[in-house]
Amino acid sequence: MNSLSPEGRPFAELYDVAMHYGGLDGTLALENLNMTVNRGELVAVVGPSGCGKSTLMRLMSGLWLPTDGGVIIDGKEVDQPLSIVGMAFQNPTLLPWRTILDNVMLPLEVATGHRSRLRAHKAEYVAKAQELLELVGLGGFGAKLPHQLSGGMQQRASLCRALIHEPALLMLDEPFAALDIFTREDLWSVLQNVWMARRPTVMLVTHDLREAVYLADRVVVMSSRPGRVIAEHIVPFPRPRRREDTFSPEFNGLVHELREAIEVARGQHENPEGVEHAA
Ligand SMILES: Nc1ncnc2c1ncn2[C@@H]1O[C@H](COP(=O)(O)OP(=O)(O)OP(=O)(O)O)[C@@H](O)[C@H]1O
Repeated sequence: MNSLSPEGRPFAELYDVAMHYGGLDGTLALENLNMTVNRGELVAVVGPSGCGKSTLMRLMSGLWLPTDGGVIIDGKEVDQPLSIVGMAFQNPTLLPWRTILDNVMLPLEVATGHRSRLRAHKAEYVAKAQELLELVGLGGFGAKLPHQLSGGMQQRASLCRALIHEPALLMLDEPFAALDIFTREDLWSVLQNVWMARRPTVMLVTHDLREAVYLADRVVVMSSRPGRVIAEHIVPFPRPRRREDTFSPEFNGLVHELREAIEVARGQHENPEGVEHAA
């Protein structure tokens, strides 16, 4: 069950957000974007290419600040990069000269809050990294270098690196897009397991509507640029979801509905005010 923060507010709130790149005369990536995310919820964001999904992730991480409106995470207005965020992208970007274990530990060396604790309690943190590697099926691979692992295994390691500092918010920007369909589906299950075991709040950007429905509690559909939320679909299927579930008529019906919502998004100018809420 998702929960509101102790004050009864959602974990993340974006209100009337606008984002221009290159000054107010530059590219308007987002406009009038409003969205809330509950603590522990797994939200997928889908929409036409270039609609501002990655921009939304940057604003929620504090990497960029909106040019209008605001972003509140865990009760605080975001005005700088957040330390409570873990991130993974399409490319695993592991450092080639560091072992898998040392790559996973990297955020602890970078985050100021963790650096001194890491020095004092190294064995504890190594055990934590190994536990995460086990959780994603990479137990025993900690001493390998990235090039000794397949792309899917590297992406598993990158997921561990995103989780090592126990982020309250996990931002995943097309994390499985570069993988073949079998590996991708394996990693859906890995991510679902990690999320069920640790329950971070997750924002998942994806172009893969089956992935969105398999993983998310709720799928948010964005309009084409300037991006804003035009539809939200609750995913009602019980967990843990399994690969077989993706063949059910209900699953495919929802995938189809999302596809149609994106078609609407692509033609948003014909329907500028329409915000649809569907369960
Ligand atoms: N750093 C930047 N400087 C200028 N314009 C940018 C920058 N980053 C993104 N944009 C523009 O903002 C708009 C939204 O980009 P963004 O990458 O957020 O979209 P997206 O939905 O993630 O795209 P895709 O689905 O293709 O990955 C695009 O028109 C893009 O060209």
